[in-house]
Amino acid sequence: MAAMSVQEMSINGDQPPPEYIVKESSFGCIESSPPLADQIPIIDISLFSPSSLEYSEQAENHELQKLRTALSSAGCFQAIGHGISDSFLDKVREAAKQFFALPVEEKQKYSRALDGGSEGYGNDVIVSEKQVLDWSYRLTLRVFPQDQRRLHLWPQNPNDFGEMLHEYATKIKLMMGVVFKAMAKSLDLEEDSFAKQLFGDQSLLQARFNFYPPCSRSDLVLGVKPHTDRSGMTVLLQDKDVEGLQVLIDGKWVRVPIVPHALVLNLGDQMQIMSNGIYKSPMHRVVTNTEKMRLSVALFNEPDPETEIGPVEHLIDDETRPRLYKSVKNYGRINYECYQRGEIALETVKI
Ligand SMILES: O=C(O)CCC(=O)C(=O)O
Ligand SMILES: [Fe+2]
Repeated sequence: MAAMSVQEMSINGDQPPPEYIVKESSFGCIESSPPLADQIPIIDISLFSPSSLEYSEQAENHELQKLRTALSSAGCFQAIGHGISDSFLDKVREAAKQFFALPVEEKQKYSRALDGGSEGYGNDVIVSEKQVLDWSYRLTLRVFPQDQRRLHLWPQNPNDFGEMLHEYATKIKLMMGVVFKAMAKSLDLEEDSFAKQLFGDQSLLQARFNFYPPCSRSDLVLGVKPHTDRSGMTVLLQDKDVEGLQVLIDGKWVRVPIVPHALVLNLGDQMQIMSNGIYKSPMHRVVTNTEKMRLSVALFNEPDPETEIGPVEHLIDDETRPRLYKSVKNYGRINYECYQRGEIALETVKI
């Protein structure tokens, strides 16, 4: 008989099988309720656009300062003033919820296994026997460049899923453009210093819908194990009611609160490389809930695999801040290969 799915085990309230049980880790044990983060500020990104009503240079500088502090410590913040309406964000959550609620056979039509690539529906790719599995399901889809969409993996049900995803990703891309410029400004760089490599015409935008069924033993499993994102920048739409995301700050796990109207923005490894380590790609994980399911939608920006990225010249100083990272192409692949070998990708591109 085939192994039971997370969903079936979740419904039965079974004890999680051994392959899901998190052993002791160098990042500490699972506490469902560590303190709420007070290092993750709320930043009004409308203040980075001179066309906005509340814009003033003083307000912008104040917000840039907050941005710099947040990204050089926590590596993430809660973005408000992004201009995306609550009703639209609810629509995104609702479409994701409807998809994950479909019968298994229906979801299997979009299965990653059918396609052989990294896109589609499924749970962990099993690469080793020692691997601990995540208590979750995902649907991964590339949205940009538009001509790289694998439309046969895009859900037909709910029938406006594709339209929703296109619209949502278009809005998030605009937001990312604003933040890339602001990040450069916050470090006294030319506006396009990061965007040139990370956000060019051929840059990628990948969507990942995460679904975490409840687990009767949320003290033993993780929805997503500790990781850093391989992206340049990630924008995360959290569940409206159920917390779960935790970030490692100064060696301690803290809970990322649900802030109404906000999108969580965190940096990925490729921004840590380009900023020569000044800005951080935070280690994060997701815990499960004993009673409630949780949903999230992450959009990842990445350069196209042919674009070389490396620390921005102005952020290197032989005396005070020597170059920390090599220049690399296709960090996505490096990251995947390291994951298979159980290595930390960022460590392998250090000088
Ligand atoms: O579900 C979340 O809150 C975070 C998910 C995540 O870290 C990821 O998809 O990379
Ligand atoms: Fe992540």
